[in-house]
Amino acid sequence: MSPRPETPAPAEGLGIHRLVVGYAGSPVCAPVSVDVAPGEAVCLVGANGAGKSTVLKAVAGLLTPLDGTVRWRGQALDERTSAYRRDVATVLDEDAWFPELSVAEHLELVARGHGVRDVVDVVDAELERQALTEQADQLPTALSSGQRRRLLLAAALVRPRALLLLDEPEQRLDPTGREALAERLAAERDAGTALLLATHDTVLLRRVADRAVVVVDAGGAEDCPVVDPGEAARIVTAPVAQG
Ligand SMILES: Nc1ncnc2c1ncn2[C@@H]1O[C@H](COP(=O)(O)OP(=O)(O)OP(=O)(O)O)[C@@H](O)[C@H]1O
Repeated sequence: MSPRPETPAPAEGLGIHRLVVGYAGSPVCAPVSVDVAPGEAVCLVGANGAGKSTVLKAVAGLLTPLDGTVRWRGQALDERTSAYRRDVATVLDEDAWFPELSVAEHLELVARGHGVRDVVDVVDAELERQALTEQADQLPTALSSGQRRRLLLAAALVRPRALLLLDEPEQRLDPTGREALAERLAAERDAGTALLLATHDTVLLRRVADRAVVVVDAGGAEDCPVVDPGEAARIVTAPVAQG
């Protein structure tokens, strides 16, 4: 099959074209092609180990792709690193804290570093939205795993952003926390942010996603399929075939 012609990436959003990701030169999944415009949310779904986090790392600029292109506002990843860092906020699988800084101080540091005005008000409002007000003066190491997860999300949301990359943001959240997360991300999308998130959560798929990429094996030349949110929800709830 001949390769698809490269379609122009949307000038205003994220354009992923035949992105191949992997380690030591070996792809972990089929190529990914999808666009995410401002005000759109695209989910990455697929089995454990399918390659969702690896795709997100490459889109975040933390891993060099094996092939394909990632464009943001029309520019390829390596051409616009500092502008991209300014625009993109991530919640990936990382959990690193300054041992002496409280929850609120972490958020203030992030907000100040990104030139936010009214830092204290912005941080207070975000702490309240994340139900972390009572933990404001605690050290992150004293938080529960779900609270730490909400702190990571808060750190992405107290700074300006045009693109949010999230790796299973529902992890370690209880049902109330997941509902609140879905509402928050839907509002974020409606405010014009482009969202790309890996998830196993049907609530996020149904409430937030415009489309989903099903991350599948690198077996064939075909791109990973792009499906509607209902189909993606069926895929994540389908029983895993036993070999
Ligand atoms: N740093 C690494 N070096 C080599 N292989 C890796 C590395 N990180 C992940 N892998 C492998 O790449 C494949 C894809 O992993 P990845 O974490 O992207 O999957 P995932 O779809 O996010 O899974 P999950 O749903 O469990 O989070 C797996 O086989 C994994 O073992």
